[in-house]
Amino acid sequence: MTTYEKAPSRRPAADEASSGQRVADWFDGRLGIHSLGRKYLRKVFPDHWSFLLGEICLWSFVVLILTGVYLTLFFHPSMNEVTYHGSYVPLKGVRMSEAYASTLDISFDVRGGLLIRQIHHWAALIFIAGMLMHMMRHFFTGSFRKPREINWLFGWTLLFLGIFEGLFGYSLPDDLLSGTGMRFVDGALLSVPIVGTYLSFFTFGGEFPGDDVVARFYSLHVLVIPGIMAALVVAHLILVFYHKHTQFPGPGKTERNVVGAPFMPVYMAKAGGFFFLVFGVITLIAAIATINPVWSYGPYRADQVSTGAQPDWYLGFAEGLVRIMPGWEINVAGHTLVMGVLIPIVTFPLLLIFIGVYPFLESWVTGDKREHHLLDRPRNRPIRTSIGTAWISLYLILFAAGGNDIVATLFHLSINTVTWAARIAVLVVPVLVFVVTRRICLGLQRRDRELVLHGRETGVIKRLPHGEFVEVHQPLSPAELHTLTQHEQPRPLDAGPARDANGVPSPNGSKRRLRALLSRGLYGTGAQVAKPTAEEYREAHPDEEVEERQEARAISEAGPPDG
Ligand code: HEM
Ligand code: HEM
Repeated sequence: MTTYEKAPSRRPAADEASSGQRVADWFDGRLGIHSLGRKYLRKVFPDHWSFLLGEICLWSFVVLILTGVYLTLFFHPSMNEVTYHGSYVPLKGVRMSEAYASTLDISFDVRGGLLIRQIHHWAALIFIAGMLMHMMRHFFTGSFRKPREINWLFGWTLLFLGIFEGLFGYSLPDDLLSGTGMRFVDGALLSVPIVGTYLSFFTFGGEFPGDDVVARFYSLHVLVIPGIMAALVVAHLILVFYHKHTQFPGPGKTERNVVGAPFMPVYMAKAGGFFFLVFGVITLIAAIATINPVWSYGPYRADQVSTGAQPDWYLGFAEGLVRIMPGWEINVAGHTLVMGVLIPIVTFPLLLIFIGVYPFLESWVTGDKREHHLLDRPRNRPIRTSIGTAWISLYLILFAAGGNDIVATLFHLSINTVTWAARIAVLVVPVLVFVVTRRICLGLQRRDRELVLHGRETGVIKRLPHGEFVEVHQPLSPAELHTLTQHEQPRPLDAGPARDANGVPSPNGSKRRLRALLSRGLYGTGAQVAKPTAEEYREAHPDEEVEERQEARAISEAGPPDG
């Protein structure tokens, strides 16, 4: 027979423990929460305002789920035709789909329904704006470098799915805006060579618009996509924990430590408070600003010409691509290829894919395989920063082009003028933005160099004994000096010899040459301003050296200070 000896316990006996402790013990014995909590709840999180962008994404996602679940209680995802008898008088007696009628009911007859609909829609807009800003903040500071590439891809997939989740969402009410959006989807599918018609029939269950699409988009919208997104958010956050958070450079911060406050209680309290702030602000906006007034557009009729219906902002750039594209068509073996739509719908994902794969492109070009936990200051990586701003400018121009009719009406211009201006701007503005950003970054680097070498200008003018006027410069503190000079300045990669000692061409020669060329673009001459060396600093501060020596002598004579 096996006997077990009870290990002496420092905890109070079961009957002495409080009921809360007994519950905690019960769970700990089954889930090991105590040890998990001990390990992770004290994890240190650095403090910076930009880390809140990730939380805006997180909390607006939670708001979307909460409000979305409420909407499912009243929304009927059906395209069966019914006659409206609700309380919105102008549409009484109008035949419409059940989906549209139930959206009207949510808006006018369900208690709190309109507010929840508005919160859901505003949260969607803010969620995707938050993701875009969060992504660009990580882009500009290079936090996507090893070991966070996979987390970047998780995040990117969230953005990609979020855009489609929004599209499916505003397709559900089956009003004129929904129908116009779905017509767009149908046109995009039809333009795909060879299989386009099949894709359209498959999606809509027959000829557009059919009777099935709302129910299909509904399953995707409330089940499939949120399910995948929720799993990705969890994986994303687990990886943030696992990798530890990156931090901005500064005194005491290294690639090996994290300086900040512990997750519990400081960060947890902040994050909890921030949830209510995000929820509160979204609710306030939803309570005062109308969004998607489905009743004013009316139900969708496939034969109806669209009114000024616009897609939600995050799809504006896809719309813009289609609107500025000339209506080219070519005929191949008796089949018409609608290039006017095909090119934009290929460009749309490519624009997103470019930013998604950028970390891998950069790591290939730089050949940098090291881990990075300290963030870059955007000015110190001028080319990356310029690529980011050029990408944003392209996105914004396409967004404006997506509303070319509105811009034309607003400014009393011809729509052709606006379209042509957008066509030219799409090619010219990103290049200009790239060049200007690069110059600004280099200018800021030069300013940092000046600051380190000569200190801050004080505006105090001094007259020297021999009559010369000089401005007094205030030297930077050691902490500031560290922050401005801690960054690495990598050298461009070398392509290596084109042939080996025996005259045999080196393998992958053209690939290596391309890499060396891009690497020179990133880090070569003109791509960064050399940061001051220690010698330059000493040369610029001869007095400091004398002072330091005097101080050292004083210390050695007087002995080290106490403590
Ligand atoms: C990332 C997440 C989500 C986004 C971006 C999103 C976006 C949207 C948008 C823009 C609409 C149109 C709202 C309107 O009528 O003006 C919508 C409708 C709807 N959403 Fe979501 N949603 C998300 C998640 C969810 C979830 C998780 C659910 C349910 C569990 C849900 C349920 C619904 C329902 C039932 C409607 C139709 C009702 C209506 O339009 O009033 N959504 N969604
Ligand atoms: C539902 C959407 C998302 C949520 C809820 C979310 C949430 C978060 C949170 C809370 C953090 C830690 C705090 C911070 O650095 O801001 C974080 C970090 C991160 N996120 Fe996201 N994020 C989302 C989307 C994205 C997107 C679209 C990208 C980029 C394509 C991205 C890339 C990253 C990266 C690389 C980190 C790690 C940075 C580090 O450790 O410094 N995330 N995310």
